[in-house]
Amino acid sequence: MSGYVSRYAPRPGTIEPLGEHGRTVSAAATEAVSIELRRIEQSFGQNRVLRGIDLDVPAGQFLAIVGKSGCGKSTLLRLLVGLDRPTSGSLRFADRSGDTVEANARTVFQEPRLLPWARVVDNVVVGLGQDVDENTARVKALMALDDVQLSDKADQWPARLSGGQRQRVALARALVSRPGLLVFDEPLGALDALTRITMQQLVSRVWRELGFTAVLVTHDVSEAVHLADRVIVLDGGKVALDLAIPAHHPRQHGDPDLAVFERRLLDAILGGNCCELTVGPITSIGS
Ligand SMILES: Nc1ncnc2c1ncn2[C@@H]1O[C@H](COP(=O)(O)OP(=O)(O)OP(=O)(O)O)[C@@H](O)[C@H]1O
Repeated sequence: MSGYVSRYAPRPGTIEPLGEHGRTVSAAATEAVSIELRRIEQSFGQNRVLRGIDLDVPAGQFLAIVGKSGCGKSTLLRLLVGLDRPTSGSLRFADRSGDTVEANARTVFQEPRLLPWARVVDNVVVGLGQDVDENTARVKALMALDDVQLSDKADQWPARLSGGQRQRVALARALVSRPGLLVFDEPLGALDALTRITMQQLVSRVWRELGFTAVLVTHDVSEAVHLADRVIVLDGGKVALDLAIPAHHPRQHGDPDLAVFERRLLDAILGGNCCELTVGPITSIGS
């Protein structure tokens, strides 16, 4: 690894301002995917889980999906990454590379799902698929490990890592192919509170730097508000609330302005018959 220079060291000319909520995207940015869902229905037998979802996710947005257990968050996520097809309705993905969503989307799950018999760097190489020569694959994997500040563990075995470090390897494996869409399915749910905060900061930073479109499913409204540009609440198979979070990045835990959004989301999730509630995006804190 000698001679390997961190991409976080300032290099003139490689960072250009995006000018939105404090986000900057590096020259190594991904081809972010935009998503359009129209009248999406998903049923399992008699169980109508999604009931006419309309949703536009612009390229580069960080969208969080929250809602009660069983409201269909993971079902929607599986549709977004092409793992399932809807019962009816249409999904459209667009990026400049012209790749299919299956080729250009990666998922980070709650369990890191690492191969115990492969060293850390080789676990990251797995994220590249088959068509990359060995040297290039290793260089890319080391870059992805640098993204998650784990270059020094490249030759370590997964069993020797902490839970948070394993989840960082899983994130590096997802980032290594520079996906245009990165989907997080409760990725931090198994971590202790402090490691979780560190991981949130990391996820926020790689999203701001690499520019991919992100979709996060979480039970934690504080996490959603800390990371996302926009949070939707699912209830009764519909989008019960669609809330913009127009706060600057990076965001601080304990910020009272963010607490306003958290309260609004909790009201929508816990406040009874919220599938009938339709609230447009708000544009300023406290409105
Ligand atoms: N493959 C499947 N076959 C049958 N039913 C399914 C399938 N996948 C999901 N469901 C049902 O769809 C509903 C929504 O499940 P889903 O996992 O999307 O909810 P969720 O909001 O992600 O829940 P949680 O927060 O508990 O993870 C549940 O009633 C579940 O039993």
